[in-house]
Amino acid sequence: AKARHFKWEVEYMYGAPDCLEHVVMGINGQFPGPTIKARAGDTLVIHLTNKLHTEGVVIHWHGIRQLGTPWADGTASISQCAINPGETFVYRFKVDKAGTYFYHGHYGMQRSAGLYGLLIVDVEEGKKEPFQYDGEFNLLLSDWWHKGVHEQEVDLSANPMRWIGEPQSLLLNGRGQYNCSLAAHNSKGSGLPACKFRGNERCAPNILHVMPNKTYRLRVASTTALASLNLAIGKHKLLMVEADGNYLEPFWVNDFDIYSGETYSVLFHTDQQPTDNYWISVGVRGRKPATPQALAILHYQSTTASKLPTIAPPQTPLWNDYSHSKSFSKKIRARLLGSQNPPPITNHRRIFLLNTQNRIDGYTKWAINNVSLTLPPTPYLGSIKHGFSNAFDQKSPPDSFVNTYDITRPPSNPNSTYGNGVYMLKFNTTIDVILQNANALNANVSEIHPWHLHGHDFWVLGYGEGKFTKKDENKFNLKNPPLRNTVVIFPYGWTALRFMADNPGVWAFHCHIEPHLHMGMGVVFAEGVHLVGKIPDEALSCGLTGKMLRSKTHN
Ligand SMILES: O=C1O[C@H]([C@@H](O)CO)C(O)=C1O
Repeated sequence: AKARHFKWEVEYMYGAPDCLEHVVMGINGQFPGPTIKARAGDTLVIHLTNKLHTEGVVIHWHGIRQLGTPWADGTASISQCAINPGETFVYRFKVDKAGTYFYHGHYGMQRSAGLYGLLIVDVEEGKKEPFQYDGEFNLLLSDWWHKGVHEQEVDLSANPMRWIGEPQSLLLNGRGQYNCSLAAHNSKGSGLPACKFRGNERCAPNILHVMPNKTYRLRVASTTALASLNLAIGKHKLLMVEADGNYLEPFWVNDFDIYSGETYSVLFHTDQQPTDNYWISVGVRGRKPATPQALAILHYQSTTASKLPTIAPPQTPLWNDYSHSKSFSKKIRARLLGSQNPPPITNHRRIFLLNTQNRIDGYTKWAINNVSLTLPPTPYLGSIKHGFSNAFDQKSPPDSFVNTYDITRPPSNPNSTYGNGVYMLKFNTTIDVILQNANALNANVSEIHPWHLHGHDFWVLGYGEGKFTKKDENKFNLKNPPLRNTVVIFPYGWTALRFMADNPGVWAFHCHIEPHLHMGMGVVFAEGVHLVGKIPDEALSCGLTGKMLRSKTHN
């Protein structure tokens, strides 16, 4: 194991993610940010300098549990103070588990602005993956709007709320094509003219160069702001082997859904006609699409890369074909080897979280058990550790909602309240969460929400339709449920998960859809904060903890 050092500068710069020039957030002049490659057990040391001039910044290492380093989780107002313009914060943490991860901004809507990149952790030197492959590729999926994020943020916060709408483009490794179609020659009806690329453009398509009759690993991560996606490779079947840094009981699919915050590894064999090339296509699921598919080329090296595939790109399943999505989700099982164990068979506490769209004084919000999250000026980690009881609501948010609540209809009383209370979890206890979906403000609308937990992996015990009832427990998978850090709730359904509150710190748990989090769709968990070691002063430099640091009595 070794320490890997990085010096990063975050700045706004010009890019052309989908061929149209636009301001993007870059790291060291790159968009997306640099791909970090490490080995399990390594320590990453990232010196992050904020070159934004007028706003703070933080970076969250998505999927890394931050065992013993909760101040390095990179969540503004939760684990640290935002880094001020011109200042540098050092993220130092261990990547303890091999897998496919990514990193992204976690302040305001900076992820939507393009602050993201991949974090790939290989197995330790000398160790082997439980599957074999001859080469590997990475695809980082994102969605892109032509309206800047600051305007998007003001739109969402306005009264009445102005919804951001569907993305203009989908990006693969930061590249998409707006106003032209790569596959114009073989897909009828898109109506867009054919793209003309020489290959050196900033938005030129991704080409994956493969040899015939080999096995490749494709790592896929989704950092979309909104879109749920589906990926397929023309003519090639995909073997699902890893999700969110945990091994899966392998299973074959023709295509798979991936929600924001999730990662997967798939294997595929290059066993098709080697004189052709093939499309990799990514399209929108779960919301009525208004965005063309993103395409990349799988190039067999026995032919030329500039030869466009003769077979049309795989069609994304219909956006509202939820049975396709559910059948995929329910096939996901843990591969029980190494560190992956089945869950404890009982829980100490069960928290029900009702997801509703609400209103507060005319503003449109999302609320959890009728509380819409607003973050406090003093980050929780420091305020809890140092006992500032006036830093946030001391009353715990509710563990459940009224059992007469009708999830099939818009809320009968849509009025909600703001809150910033914390679920205090008893250290080393087993926590169940039942995420309960419901109808939004408009009749007959219930949307997908991918929930992401910081600081932990959780077991996904099951999914169901309608309102969760006690007897649904009988259907829980306690044998080999997958370990994940992100899981979806389907429209009008519930999802059950279980985790051990065994990582001292304060951890966000929230919908990974950027505008939904912005509108309050999240909660905060804390456990064992008294066991947290010395928090670096740089993480405490704002709010009440900042005042504490400036006072002489501090030691
Ligand atoms: O939060 C959201 O707001 C809109 C819609 O519900 C109101 O315009 C939408 O689709 C969301 O996901």
